[in-house]
Amino acid sequence: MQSQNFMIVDDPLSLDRIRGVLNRLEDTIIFSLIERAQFAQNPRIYQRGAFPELAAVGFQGSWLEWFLKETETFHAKARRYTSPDEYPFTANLPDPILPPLKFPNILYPNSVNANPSILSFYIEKIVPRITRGATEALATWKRTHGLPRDAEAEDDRHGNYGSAATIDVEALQHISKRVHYGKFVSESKFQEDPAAFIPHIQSRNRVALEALITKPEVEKKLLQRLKRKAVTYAQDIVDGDFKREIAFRKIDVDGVVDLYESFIIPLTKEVEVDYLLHRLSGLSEEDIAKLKRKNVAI
Ligand SMILES: C=C(O[C@@H]1C=C(C(=O)O)C=C[C@H]1O)C(=O)O
Repeated sequence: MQSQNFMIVDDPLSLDRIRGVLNRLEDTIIFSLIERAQFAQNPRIYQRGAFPELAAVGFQGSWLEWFLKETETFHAKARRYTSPDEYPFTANLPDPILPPLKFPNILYPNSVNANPSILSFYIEKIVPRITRGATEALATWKRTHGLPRDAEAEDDRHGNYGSAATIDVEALQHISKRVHYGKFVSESKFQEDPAAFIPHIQSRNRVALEALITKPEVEKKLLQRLKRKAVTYAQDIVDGDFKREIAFRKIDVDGVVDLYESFIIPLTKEVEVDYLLHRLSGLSEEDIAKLKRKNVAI
């Protein structure tokens, strides 16, 4: 259950190593969105009170919130959330039945958790975009190939409440891990040049902190790479060659790029800034002065 990213490595705060993890998470996120796009939006699973069966067992949340609670309750008992790169969506989870693993103290103690924003954006923006794209692409492909619109088959994509919610939980966990990796990025940048950050942390200047952590060239390269990945992963390999039926893409490629550009990157930066704003809490003026001189890692 524990993330392999935290096995002892030579330099856990190497920005290149951290960016390598973010790169790999792009693949994981794209494939989970391709899986989700195989089903209809099924808005009912996100509406609280839409399933009387849940109320009958005393649960007041939505179908998806129930899946999150049940899944994360089990994972918490297996000590998933003792790992510094795992953040639950459900509050008041049980304690682990195993003793926590000993992780290196890489992050400064903090309670930054962006999952409520991740959940609402995923439900309101991501799922409608990627499922609508797949439905329209399928209908267009059938029309251009003179095939009858098989509403029955398309409706089969509806009503798969368990399958859709299972994939939603996985997609949300991957997006949450990616966004909260911003804490490691921030700690790495802070330790590289504490004096640059400290005055803006002390004056609570979010704008200045965001300008310090933002790397436009990294973002630009990421979005270009992401588009190439989404185009490639969205095609079928037929008889040893990529099927280039553009209309039959398994995922809305522009939707994936837009998801990163409009949400995942901005929220990662928000986590980076929120983490930095907590970075000096509890430190004495003397400790902060030592940090500025960069002769200690506190
Ligand atoms: C994650 C980093 O920090 C910022 C956020 C990025 C992102 O979310 O992809 C990319 C570059 C930076 O603007 C980084 O520097 O790698």
